[in-house]
Parts: sequence; structure tokens; C-alpha cells
Amino acid sequence: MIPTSTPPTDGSSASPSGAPRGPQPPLKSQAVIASGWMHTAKFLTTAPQLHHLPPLTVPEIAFVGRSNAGKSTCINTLTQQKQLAYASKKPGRTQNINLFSLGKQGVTDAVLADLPGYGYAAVPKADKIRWQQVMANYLVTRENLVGIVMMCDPRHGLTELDEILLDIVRPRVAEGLKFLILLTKADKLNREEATKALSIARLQAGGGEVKLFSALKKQGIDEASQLLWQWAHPVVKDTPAAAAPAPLDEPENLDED
Ligand SMILES: Nc1nc2c(ncn2[C@@H]2O[C@H](COP(=O)(O)OP(=O)(O)OP(=O)(O)O)[C@@H](O)[C@H]2O)c(=O)[nH]1
Ligand SMILES: [Mg+2]
Repeated sequence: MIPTSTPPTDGSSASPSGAPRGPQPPLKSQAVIASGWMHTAKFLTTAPQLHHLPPLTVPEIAFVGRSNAGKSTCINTLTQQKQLAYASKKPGRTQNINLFSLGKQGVTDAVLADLPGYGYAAVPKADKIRWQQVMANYLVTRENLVGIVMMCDPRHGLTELDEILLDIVRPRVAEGLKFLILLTKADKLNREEATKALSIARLQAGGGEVKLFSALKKQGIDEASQLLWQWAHPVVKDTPAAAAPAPLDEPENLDED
């Protein structure tokens, strides 16, 4: 049974408002904890429209981005599961908002949301507009949303629709909503292209973090998992862990090959 409105009770996680509930684990074990936590992901529900989404109080993290950017593949990679989210070569594969619950010992302490991609040329205009409105509403009104992961294929850069989305979420990011741009399919870039893509995206990210990611080369997985874990489990302000938050390595180097 998934608790849809009950906050976690194990003393180690947070409410969507960001109110901390417990101390962080030792820094060294964070990567292992984050990875184990991601692996607990289970399908929760699917919603064709916003009003079909269950109201939740646990922190929710949304994956957004152009069609075919690699959102579903990223969720499968982070959760170390082959077919949790539907990934496909064909753009437009994900058509609903799909929620996946996370949490150990059957206690859901966060939710991942895999959103349909935008910008797929073959989608009829009316459907595109409908979807843009659904997504804008979701990003602006979803109360338990604590963070957004924007997947961006660095070979295309941030598109006009990505920029529109950035504008929509900017006020919430200013209020504390977490924001990460993952430059996907980094395996397609050489070192120089990767460095350039990172610098450009950082200028556009408006204070959010930018990291390289490759499902194929398993690049950026630990960093992304740890960041998401931290978003869902913010530290208590007056603990030593809060005074010295875990530094995340900058995964700016591509795998050597
Ligand atoms: N080379 C490479 N291909 C990838 C990577 N991640 C995803 N892909 C491929 O990109 C294609 C699209 O992946 P999806 O995960 O379905 O993309 P999506 O963003 O969920 O697409 P929609 O659901 O249509 O919005 C698939 O063929 C994946 O195998 C990656 O890191 N490297
Ligand atoms: Mg998808």
C-alpha cells in the first residue's frame, strides 16, 4: 500500500515543504545509500491528465525534456531497472505522467515523475498545446514537487520549448525548487564538445546545476542519484552535516576510451 498523504515516519526524510526530519548519514556512505534508495523504485500510477494524479505529500521529482531526450532511460538507469519506465527509439513513447515511488521497507519517502516529452514534430498542434498547458500547470501547481530534472541532448542544446519551461519554473526555483539539467547521451560527445556543452548550459541554467549523463557509459549516475537523494532528504539546519554539506564531484570528464 502506498501512503498517498502520510509523510515518512522513519525520521530520515523530509516533507515537500522542505522541512527537514532528520540528520544526514555519514558523507562517505551517501553514494551507496542513494543508489540503494533509487533501486527501491516501483511503479505507482499513471495519469493522462493533471487531475488524475493522486495528491501526495512526499517529495516529488519530475523528469522533463524534449521527446527522445532520454528521460525514461535515465529513470531506468538511476533505478538500476531495465523496464521500469517505457523507453523507446520512437519519440513520443511516454504519453502519460508516470509516477514511481521510492523508499525502503515499504515506506514511500519520495516519488519520481516521468513526464511525456515535448517538441515531437509528428504530434498534432492541438495535442502539443494541450500538453504544454498540462505540463505548465503541473510544474506550477504540484505542491509536493521539490525538484526538476531537465534532460537535454547537448547536440541540440536547450530548445525554445526548454527555454519556455525554464521561464515557467523560474519563480518556483527562486523560491527554492531544486533544478538540475542533465546533458544526456554524453557518450556522443568528445571531451571538447562536452566541456563546451557544459559551459553553455550553465549559463542558461539560471543557478541550477548542470551535469553530463550517459546511460550507455554509466556516466553521472552516482552524482545524479546523490543529488536526488539530497533533494528528498534535506539536512537539519543546525546539524554538523548541514554546516558542511556533502560536496558533489564535478563529473566533467567523459569516460576514457
Ligand atoms: N547513446 C545513448 N542513447 C541514449 C541514452 N539515453 C537514452 N538513449 C536513447 O534515446 C532514445 C530515447 O530514449 P527515451 O528514454 O525513450 O527518451 P524519452 O525522453 O523518455 O522520450 P519520450 O518518452 O518520447 O519523451 C532511446 O533509443 C534510448 O536508447 C544515452 O545515454 N546514450
Ligand atoms: Mg519517455
